[in-house]
Amino acid sequence: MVRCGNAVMPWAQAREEARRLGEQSAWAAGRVVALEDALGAVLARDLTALVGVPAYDAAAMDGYAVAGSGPEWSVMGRVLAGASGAAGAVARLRPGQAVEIATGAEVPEGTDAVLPYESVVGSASRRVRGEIALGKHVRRAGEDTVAGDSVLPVGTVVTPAVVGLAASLGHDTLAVRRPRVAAFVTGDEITASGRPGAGQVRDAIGPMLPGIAAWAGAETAGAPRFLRDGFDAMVAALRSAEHRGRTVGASGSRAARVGAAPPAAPPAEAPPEDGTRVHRQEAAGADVVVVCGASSKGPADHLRAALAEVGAAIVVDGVACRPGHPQLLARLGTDEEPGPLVVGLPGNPNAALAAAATLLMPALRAMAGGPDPDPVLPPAMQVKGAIRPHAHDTRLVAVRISGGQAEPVGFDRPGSLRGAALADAYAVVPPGWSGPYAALLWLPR
Ligand SMILES: Nc1nc2c(c(=O)[nH]1)N[C@H]1C(S)=C(S)[C@@H](COP(=O)(O)OP(=O)(O)OC[C@H]3O[C@@H](n4cnc5c(N)ncnc54)[C@H](O)[C@@H]3O)O[C@H]1N2
Ligand code: MOO
Repeated sequence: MVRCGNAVMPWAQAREEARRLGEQSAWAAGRVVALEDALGAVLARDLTALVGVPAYDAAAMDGYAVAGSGPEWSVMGRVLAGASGAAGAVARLRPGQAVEIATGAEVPEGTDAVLPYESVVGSASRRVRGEIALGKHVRRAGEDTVAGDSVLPVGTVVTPAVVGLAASLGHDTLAVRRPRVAAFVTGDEITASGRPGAGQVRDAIGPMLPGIAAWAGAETAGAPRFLRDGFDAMVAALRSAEHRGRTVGASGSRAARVGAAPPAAPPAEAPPEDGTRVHRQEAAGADVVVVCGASSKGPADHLRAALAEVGAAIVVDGVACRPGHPQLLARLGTDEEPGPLVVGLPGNPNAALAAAATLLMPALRAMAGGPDPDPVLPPAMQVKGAIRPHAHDTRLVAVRISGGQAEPVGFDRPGSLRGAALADAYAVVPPGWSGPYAALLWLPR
C-alpha cells in the first residue's frame, strides 16, 4: 500500500469513524435469540409481559387459604402448587371454609387471606383457628405486573436478572442487538486446516474472528468463506453480501432480525427453517463483512478495486498505525438502502488483530449498543523498558501488565501472533512518543 504518512487517517480518528459508522448502522443489528444466548447484549425493543405476575391469585405462605374473618374455619381439602390448582380440589370457598395450601399454589375463589401454619392457634379434626388480616399473604394476579405491561425499555443491558425476568414473563427468546459478522478469507496460498504444505499458509485470522466478535457483542455465522485471489471473485463475494435486511424465522440458536427499517431487497435464497445452527457462513444478512488479506497494493490485492466496482463508500482507507496500516472501512449499498459495513483486515495476522482493534471492534460494539469494552484510556500505564515510536504512525505494541507496568513481550511483528498471545493489551504509542506513560487497548479475551 503506497501511501505517504499523512494521507492515511490518524489512528484515534479511525476508531472514532468506525464507532460513528457502527452507530449509524445499528438499526438493523437487532435479532431474536434464545434467552440463554442474550446475556450481555442490549434489548433491541421494549420487554413486555406476555403474562401477568403473579399469573393467578396465589398463596404467599404455606398454611390455610381462608374465607371470612374467622377466627375458625372448616378445612375442605388441600391444594399444592402445580397441582390441578384450586379448581381441582376446592374451586370456591364460602365464608368459614378453608383449604390447606402451599406457597405459590392458586387460592380458591373467595379466599380472603392465608393463615400461615405459624399463626394457627388451634386445630381439631378438619378445623383450624387463628387470627388473620383480610388480604394478608395472598399475592393477587397482576399485582406486580399486568400482562401487556412494558417492563424494561429498549437499550437495557441483559443481565442474569433480565433473563430470569423475561422467563417469568413467558419469553423463550429476546430481541437483542447482536450484529452478525461474515468473513471472506482471501489468498491462493491460504489453507483452512492442518499443517500447511510447501508455499501454503494456514489461515490464522478466520479462527480469531468468533472471539473478536463475541468480545464486541457480535457473532459470526459459521466458518469463513475462502476466496481465490482475483478481482471477479472479490466482486462476486461483495455482491453476495450487499443485502442486509433479511428477516429469518426465530428458531433455536438461529437469530431473527428485528430491524426497525429493513431495506427492501429480498434475499437470494430462502433460509432453512429447521432451526439448526448455520454452519456455512451466509454473507447475505450480515451486518459486517470482514475481508482478510488483499488489503495492500500487490498484484492479487483487489479489495479496493472491487469495492469501487460495487459502488461502496470507502470511509477509512488506510490508518496511520503499525501494524495494520493497509486496513480499511467501507459501506456497501446506498444512502437510501445501506448495506453492511466492510472491514478490510491486512493479511499479516498481527496486523489483522491490530486492525480489528482499530476498526472492527469499535464498529461492532457501537452496533451492539453497549459501552465500548475497550475505550482508549488516558495514557496512564507506565511502560517498562524502551519502545521506539514511529515517526508518523501510532504503534500498537503487545504488552503484558505486571506490577502495575506495561511490559513489551516482543514477538509482535505483523506476521506473528506470538506476542499478542502472550500479551494482555496493546500499548498505544503515538508518533513521536517519548514515554513513559501509554494508553492501553485490551486484547480480546
Ligand atoms: N508495496 C507495499 N507492499 C506492502 C505494503 C505496502 O505498504 N506497500 N504493506 C505491507 C503491510 S504493512 C501489510 S500488513 C501487508 C498487507 O497485505 P494484504 O492485506 O494485501 O495481505 P496479503 O498480501 O494477502 O498477505 C500478506 C501476508 O499475510 C499472509 N496472510 C494472508 N492472509 C492470511 C491469513 N488469513 N492467515 C495467515 N496469514 C495470512 C500472506 O500469506 C502474506 O504473507 O502488505 C504489505 N505489503
Ligand atoms: O499492516 Mo502491516 O504491518 O502493518 O504488517
